[in-house]
Amino acid sequence: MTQLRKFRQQTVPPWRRAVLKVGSSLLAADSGGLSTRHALGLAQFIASCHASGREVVLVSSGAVAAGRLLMQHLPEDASNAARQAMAALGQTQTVALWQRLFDRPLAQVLLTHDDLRNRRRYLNARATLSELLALNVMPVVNENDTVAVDELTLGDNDNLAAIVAALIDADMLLIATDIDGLYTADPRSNPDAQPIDEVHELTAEIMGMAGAAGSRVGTGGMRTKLEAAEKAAAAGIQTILFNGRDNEVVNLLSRDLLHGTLLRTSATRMQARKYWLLHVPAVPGCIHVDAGAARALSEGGASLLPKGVIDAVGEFQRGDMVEIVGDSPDGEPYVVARGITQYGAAEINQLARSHTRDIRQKLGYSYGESVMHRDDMVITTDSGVIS
Ligand SMILES: Nc1ncnc2c1ncn2[C@@H]1O[C@H](COP(=O)(O)OP(=O)(O)O)[C@@H](O)[C@H]1O
Ligand SMILES: N[C@@H](CCC(=O)OP(=O)(O)O)C(=O)O
Repeated sequence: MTQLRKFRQQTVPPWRRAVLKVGSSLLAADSGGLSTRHALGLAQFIASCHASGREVVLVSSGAVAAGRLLMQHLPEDASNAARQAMAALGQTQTVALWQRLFDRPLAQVLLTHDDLRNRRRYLNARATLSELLALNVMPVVNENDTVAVDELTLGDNDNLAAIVAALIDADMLLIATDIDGLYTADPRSNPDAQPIDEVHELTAEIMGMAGAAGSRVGTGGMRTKLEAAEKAAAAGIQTILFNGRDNEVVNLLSRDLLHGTLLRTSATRMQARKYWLLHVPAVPGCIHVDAGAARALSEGGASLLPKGVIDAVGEFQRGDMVEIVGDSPDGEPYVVARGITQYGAAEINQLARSHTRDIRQKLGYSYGESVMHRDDMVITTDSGVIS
């Protein structure tokens, strides 16, 4: 490839929790097999973020590429099952490679897009990931390639990374790849391609600049990276595309200096989440609460605890969008708030009026101490949303 035009240096907007997506092109050479060559710098970057109090969840590809080396006899046009077998084989290598580069424990998390479309599993994955972060363990996420095959390709970790970023309430999506950032066209086939330092809106024109993967091991190319940035932006998360093969770029990123593409978002994470909570349709049924709970939610910024619940009406499930209803002083029901419930209607009726500490004993399990967490809720008033 001819010498490409450089990206200018810019300052990274502040962030506190990020997903770092590392593509196969950084972990494996075209011939397959894993190498720590580029992973080392990225691991040092994560360690320096961690040392400055910022959290990073890693979404790492590389399983198929690693497996391919171990099963060299497999042809390029191997069947899906053979590629899935390669991924299963290679996944252990990928996690082992990362573990060698960290002095704190890592946890392997395998997810599918289907898992994250299912409300209950979405909540379960979120609870597990936040528990891992609280335990100071770094999750290493990959698609569960054993079960996820979309048409003829294995999964797409760029989009998965964006969904994980929204799931864990991240405020930054960092995509490390084998090219300096977004260009006006794929520079591998267009020597005149110009670097794009900053994107304010992912217009059709920008989306049209993205081409397919440039290497044999990469899968989605720039297209899936821009799709991921679009998903992240809708959730109020900014995205950075940078070259994970360039040690200097990675070092500078540790100092919040970027040579790459910054894709901004106009909404904050909280605004995007509240907007979503306000507009997703609620299922029929509601959680009926007493006056004390209604006050604690609307005035005190509290989560809804079982103690303040009178009963659940309808047949909703954990993960459904439901309304919380109180009784006005003249006995008229009114909607206090709406949000994602941690427990289904039948469970809430078992827990109504109970103390939080009795949840496990009453149900035999616990999804957490609140029936609805504050972050999953919007308070409604006559004039609209207030928090
Ligand atoms: N407009 C573009 N700007 C930059 N790179 C592009 C563009 N269109 C396509 N690409 C290709 O996308 C590749 C990165 O994607 P991919 O190979 O899937 O990597 P990864 O394994 O990191 O996901 C680049 O090497 C480049 O050839
Ligand atoms: N889950 C697959 C990778 C899927 C993928 O999106 O790859 P890449 O385009 O290199 O990020 C694997 O680990 O090989």
